Amino acid sequence: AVRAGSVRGSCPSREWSLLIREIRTGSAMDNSPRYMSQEEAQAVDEELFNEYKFSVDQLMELAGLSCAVAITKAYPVSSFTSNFPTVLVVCGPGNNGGDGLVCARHLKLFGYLPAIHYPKRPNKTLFDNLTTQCQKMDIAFLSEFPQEPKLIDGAYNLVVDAIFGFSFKGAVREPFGNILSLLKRITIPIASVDIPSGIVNYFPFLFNGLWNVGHS
Ligand SMILES: NC(=O)C1=CN([C@@H]2O[C@H](COP(=O)(O)OP(=O)(O)OC[C@H]3O[C@@H](n4cnc5c(N)ncnc54)[C@H](O)[C@@H]3O)[C@@H](O)[C@H]2O)[C@H](O)CC1
Repeated sequence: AVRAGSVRGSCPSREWSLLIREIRTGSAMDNSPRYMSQEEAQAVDEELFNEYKFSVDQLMELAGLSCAVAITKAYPVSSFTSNFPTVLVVCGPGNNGGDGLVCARHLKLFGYLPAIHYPKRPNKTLFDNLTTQCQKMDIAFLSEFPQEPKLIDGAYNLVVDAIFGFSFKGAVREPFGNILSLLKRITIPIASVDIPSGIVNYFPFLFNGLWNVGHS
């Protein structure tokens, strides 16, 4: 269930203990989706790292695999009208982008034909390794982002948006402003990793529509 009461202004630690209580009592365990605030997601992240001693690699692998599995359910290859199950995976500069790289790798294993656009790559071993793994699986990296929505609609069946997750803030900077503007105008579906890129926290899109802030 969505707790609209936690949108803004409430104490994060109180939000967090309410979330834990919901999980422990099972009240968050029905089949309906549950949306977290930015603070809740970051608190879960910190607890997984600090208390439960997960590494970022472990969590990223699980996140990317889960997204790929979700895509097989929501957008099975058999649902595509094209003969080639092409998917464009757009990866951002942080961990959300890393989830996208993992997702692309698993999509390839599940029979899709992913291509990746990864314009801002962090200088870190984790992301270098994830990139190498995709390259070794013959996943193409696009050096340029298609500059017409119809080019994306014509070449792909689905876009995976792994651009920004819960650390997005402020006005969107290039090259992502241009990319988000183009993605707003495509007609093929977009599957977003974690949250639709460009929203400031997890709640506005529930009420105001996707990408209501950050870019026009
Ligand atoms: N919680 C978990 O269990 C896990 C979550 N994962 C995923 O990681 C992201 C959060 O990762 P983080 O690196 O903290 O942030 P982002 O990916 O959202 O982006 C940070 C990146 O973006 C740049 N940036 C921020 N705002 C802007 C802007 N306005 N314009 C341009 N660029 C911007 C910033 O400089 C950074 O470079 C979470 O959502 C999950 O998807 C992990 O996989 C681990 C497990």
